[in-house]
Amino acid sequence: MSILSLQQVNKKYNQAIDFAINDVSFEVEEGEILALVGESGSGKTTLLRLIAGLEHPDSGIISLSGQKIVEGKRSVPAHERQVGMVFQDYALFPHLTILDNIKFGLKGSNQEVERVAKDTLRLVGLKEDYTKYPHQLSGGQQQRVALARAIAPNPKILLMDEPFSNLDAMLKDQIREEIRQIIKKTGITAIFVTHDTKDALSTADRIAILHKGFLQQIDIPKVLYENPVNPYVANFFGKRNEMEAIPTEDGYHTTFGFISDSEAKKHKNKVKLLFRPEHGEVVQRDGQQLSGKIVKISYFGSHQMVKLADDEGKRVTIRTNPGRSFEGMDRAQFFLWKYDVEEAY
Ligand SMILES: Nc1ncnc2c1ncn2[C@@H]1O[C@H](COP(=O)(O)OP(=O)(O)OP(=O)(O)O)[C@@H](O)[C@H]1O
Repeated sequence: MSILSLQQVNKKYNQAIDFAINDVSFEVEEGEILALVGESGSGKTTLLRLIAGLEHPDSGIISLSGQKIVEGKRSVPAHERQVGMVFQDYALFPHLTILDNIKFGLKGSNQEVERVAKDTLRLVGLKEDYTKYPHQLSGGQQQRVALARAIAPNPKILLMDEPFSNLDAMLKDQIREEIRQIIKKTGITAIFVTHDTKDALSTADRIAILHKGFLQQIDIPKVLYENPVNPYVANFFGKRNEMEAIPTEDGYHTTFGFISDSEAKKHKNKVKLLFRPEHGEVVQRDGQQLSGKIVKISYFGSHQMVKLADDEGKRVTIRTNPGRSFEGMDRAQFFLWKYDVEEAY
């Protein structure tokens, strides 16, 4: 069941020429984690603030749990929306203990407030730290306090602005997974903003990608990565190789060799073959249809990137396993098991 719905939402800031949000519509299912991604200025934060009630749209409808919280000029004030918010800098009260930070926004008897605050801190794995102050905690622990403070009042939806951007790269993978597990354990619906595709691909159930305030695509990570609806989405999730190709009856002639493909005859003019480094495979047998001069091999521990050039010096990069040796080799053969064909070239 959908818990949040946006219908044709538009937002233009005073004095701005362009709309920050253009006709954006989507729904979020109950219990889902949605990532909002896009380059700087694409409208991610604005969208989050519109849902939170910190900004008002020029037009459109926003519904939360079946209630219209925004429609035309009417809107439910932010503090009545039952939305939990985690800010990029965590915004913890420095002079309050961890427990008091959580208790701050809770209503009820003292006993009840104490119980809910302690339960929530236990849920995020901070039960020994009740009496500490924020500055006595690591960045990852402070983030868990911020998360606990946002979820303790049992909001309908949790909104997080760049939750992983202040974390040490070494800890990021672990903390991302911890946060995901906490959110899943509570069953709360969450939306987080990030500019890091790795955050989105690894943490979200679905990803919405914005460009100049327009929603480009919203889908599960695998579909966005493997079947992007346009070049903008495709390139946002990592570099794609481009190979010029001339279609024939039974395949494509490229400057790296011939690729058999019965679909090629559908195209009349020159095309571009687009593929990610992991959609190719370097092989050491002779007789492969594609080959290139080895220009560079970069070792990354978990994999290697092999840069190959054609006779004109045009390059493609293929990902290969870390154990493969290229010693004494001048050229390498490869094949592509997946590529997109782009016309009008
Ligand atoms: N308070 C404001 N007043 C005027 N224009 C604004 C305001 N806030 C944002 N904008 C503009 O609206 C557009 C969208 O900004 P927004 O901050 O939502 O993007 P973003 O994707 O979150 O960017 P970033 O990743 O840099 O935070 C930008 O063109 C920005 O300059």
